[in-house]
Amino acid sequence: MTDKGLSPVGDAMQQAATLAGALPYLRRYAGDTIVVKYGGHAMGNAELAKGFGSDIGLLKLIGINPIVVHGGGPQINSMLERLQVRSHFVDGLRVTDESAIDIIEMVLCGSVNKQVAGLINRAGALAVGISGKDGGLIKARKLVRKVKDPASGIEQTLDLGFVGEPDRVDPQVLYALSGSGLIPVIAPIAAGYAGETYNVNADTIAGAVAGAVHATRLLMLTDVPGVLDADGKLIPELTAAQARKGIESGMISGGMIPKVETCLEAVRKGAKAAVIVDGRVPHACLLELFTEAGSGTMIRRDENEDYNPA
Ligand SMILES: Nc1ncnc2c1ncn2[C@@H]1O[C@H](COP(=O)(O)OP(=O)(O)O)[C@@H](O)[C@H]1O
Ligand SMILES: CC(=O)N[C@@H](CCC(=O)OP(=O)(O)O)C(=O)O
Repeated sequence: MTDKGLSPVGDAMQQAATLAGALPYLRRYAGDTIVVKYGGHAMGNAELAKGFGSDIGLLKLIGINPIVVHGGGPQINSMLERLQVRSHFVDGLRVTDESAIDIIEMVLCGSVNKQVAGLINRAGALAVGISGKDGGLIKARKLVRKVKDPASGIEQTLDLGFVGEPDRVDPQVLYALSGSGLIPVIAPIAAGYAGETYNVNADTIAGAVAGAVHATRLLMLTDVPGVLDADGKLIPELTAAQARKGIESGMISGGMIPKVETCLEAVRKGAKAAVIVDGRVPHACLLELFTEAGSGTMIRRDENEDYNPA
């Protein structure tokens, strides 16, 4: 008996049935590009991380072009704490001063980028770690965040320091890597036009990349089942209008704001759909792509929404 209570033959039959069931989906995605955002929280568990690496390797093996964008918020937090540099967040974005930006680049492009590429390489695929600075991939500009004072209703502009947003994405380097059998793994750091370095939210980079390559899917792996409503229940599908309302009402807050905003932007720019998925579920990417039971919250373009390809 196996740990699922099946005999070895029953177990093998179940595996064969699973493979056969995936066939229509394999056909559907063959040759497509899938962008996967791998959040810093989702990296915490070694077993899940190993499964993530092999899932990404498997996608490449079956003829899909995965592009990975990773985060690293918790890893940055612990390095900043060790070095006694304080930081805080506004609407899910880390206010980044001059003393923090070098440390953040070191953590994201150094240890985290190599760790994520390593997970995929260990699974037998070939991943290449880069950042938005490499191969002219992303040019960023300083992010201007406007917030409304709840008491007075007056809008203020907040200075978040070296926090950027993608201004131009040139996907040539991604096509070159993907076309050579390699899997790009992107750290969320980009250069500005004057050569300055920007810390960009990884969700935002993932959305910009997914839009630029017209990805079939943007999968955002995180540490919750998807977007939850005010009663904590999963919302399986969200239109652009509902998402905006959720942010305005405060139902969607903190780190979920850039995630949802990113999904909206990605589908507006050219991605076919974006899904926020629970990265704590083993093989979350495969479940989402290859089964009817796809989980999480899907965000599609509204029929009457502007379609504005990059
Ligand atoms: N409506 C909501 N549904 C689900 N999560 C939400 C919602 N509003 C805020 N959140 C928060 O957003 C977090 C996910 O964002 P974040 O911590 O930035 O994840 P990641 O590191 O994966 O990018 C959740 O852990 C949760 O605390
Ligand atoms: C501007 C900004 O907030 N940048 C993020 C970049 C890393 C990130 O986005 O990591 P997660 O996906 O794990 O949250 C930060 O400094 O934490």
